[in-house]
Amino acid sequence: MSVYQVAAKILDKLQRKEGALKTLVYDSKYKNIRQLYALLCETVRYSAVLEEIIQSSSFLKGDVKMTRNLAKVVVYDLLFGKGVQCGGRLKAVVIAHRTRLRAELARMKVKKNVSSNKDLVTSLGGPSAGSAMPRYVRVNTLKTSTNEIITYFKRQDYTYLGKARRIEELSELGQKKGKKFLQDLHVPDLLAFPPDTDFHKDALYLAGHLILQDKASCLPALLLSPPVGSFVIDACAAPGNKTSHIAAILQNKGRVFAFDLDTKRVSTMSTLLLRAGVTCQELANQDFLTVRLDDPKYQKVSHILVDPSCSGSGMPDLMRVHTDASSGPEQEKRLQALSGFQCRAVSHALSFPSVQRVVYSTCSIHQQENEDVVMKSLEQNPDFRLVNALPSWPLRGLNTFPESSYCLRASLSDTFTNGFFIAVFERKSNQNESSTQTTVEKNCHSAAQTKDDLKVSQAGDERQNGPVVVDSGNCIKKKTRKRKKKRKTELQ
Ligand SMILES: C[S@@+](CC[C@H](N)C(=O)[O-])C[C@H]1O[C@@H](n2cnc3c(N)ncnc32)[C@H](O)[C@@H]1O
Repeated sequence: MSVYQVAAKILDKLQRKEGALKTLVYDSKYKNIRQLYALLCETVRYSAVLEEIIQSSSFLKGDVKMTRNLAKVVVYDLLFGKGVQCGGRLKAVVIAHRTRLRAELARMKVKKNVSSNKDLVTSLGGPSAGSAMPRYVRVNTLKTSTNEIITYFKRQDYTYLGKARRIEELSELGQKKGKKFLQDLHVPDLLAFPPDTDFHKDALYLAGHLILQDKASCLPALLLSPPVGSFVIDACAAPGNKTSHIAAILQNKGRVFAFDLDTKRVSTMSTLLLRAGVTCQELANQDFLTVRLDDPKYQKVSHILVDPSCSGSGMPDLMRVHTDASSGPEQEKRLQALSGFQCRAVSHALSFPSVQRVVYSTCSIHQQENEDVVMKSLEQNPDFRLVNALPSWPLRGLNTFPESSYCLRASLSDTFTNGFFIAVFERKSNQNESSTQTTVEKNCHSAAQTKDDLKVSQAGDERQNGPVVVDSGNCIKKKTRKRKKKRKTELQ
């Protein structure tokens, strides 16, 4: 099968919401997943432009027999990519229509008064340079330090712009020419690079020193903030990005019990955690809802992360492909089913005997999976209250119940991240609350005062030396086979 046929099938599945783009790419078993992934990302980015060109050129009318998604990927490569990369009938058909398709593209640019392809995407509501998401890189503090990594990139001719002071600086990275990067203002060990920066072949990424993780997805572990040495459950853990973040916060001391229902994903998680140098984990291919509350193993668990399966509607690939498919009774039924499971998972987490703090997160934009789940969980678990999660964060939960603003939301346009939602629950009778805060603050200070930090501040970058920020007790800075495994890890 050609790359176009495989890509078209993946777009079909994406529209039917059968999985996230990356997962579908891995599962395709296509020999060159990198090429396939790049083609799909770009086709999705140009989706609106391609739709309009295919429509106005009447490409799919007459004798051309192919699905709309096959047309999209092949027309993408003809007009914006490397040229059609296959032979046979598919190529012959596209070449026969080449002149008309190119003419439609030129006409569209005149109509929209733009000269570049990039501006054309923006004019049709695609991601603009201003709102493009930076490439976020989390420094794996189990293997290195942020300052070692800053030095590493400076040696590779990147210009270090210091620590961002305003959230908008992150999106402005895409507008600046050259190799530049910033330290994030909310997540201590997170760096932000221009959107198209590719680290998949970087030696430190391959060695597990760098984790390619969206900023919003770094917040749950940070807001959970388990003290070093504590016992933690990651309820729906695979592929394990948040598990490795939790292990880094624990400094590999204590225990992380990581559960996941999906066998393949547990095996990927095992590989990734090994690469990240995590040693405090105990993985289980098990339904979290069946984990016994009276099992002696979990009696000391004080912190739980619940990051369950969700609609994934906050992920840009899904947002751009699902223009029509995201409403109607089918969608509502699916959201209710997800929401039911999410409520059960949160309530189960809140029932562990020693649990003090539970963080609930989704990459969904739907109220049913977010605020509604939190409201029901609070009603069903009166011993818990919400913590005001990162009060300085600009985007809050929808105003649907009294403390909904204690939840946080994230989006591409407001926070320059994927769409995300987080709520932090805390036990009301938490006698240890102040000691938890102390531990968190202590962690922050020690993180801010490593030898490397001192070296960097002495180097004179004053933007590096912001104050220690403690938000409601949550420190937000200073605070099968080899080949298969390789394929899995390549796109993480
Ligand atoms: C959003 S993903 C988790 C991502 C992960 N936390 C990370 O950061 O890498 C949701 C995961 O929940 C798992 N899952 C779904 N139902 C589950 C259940 N009942 N028990 C445990 N895991 C479950 C899915 O297999 C999937 O891997």
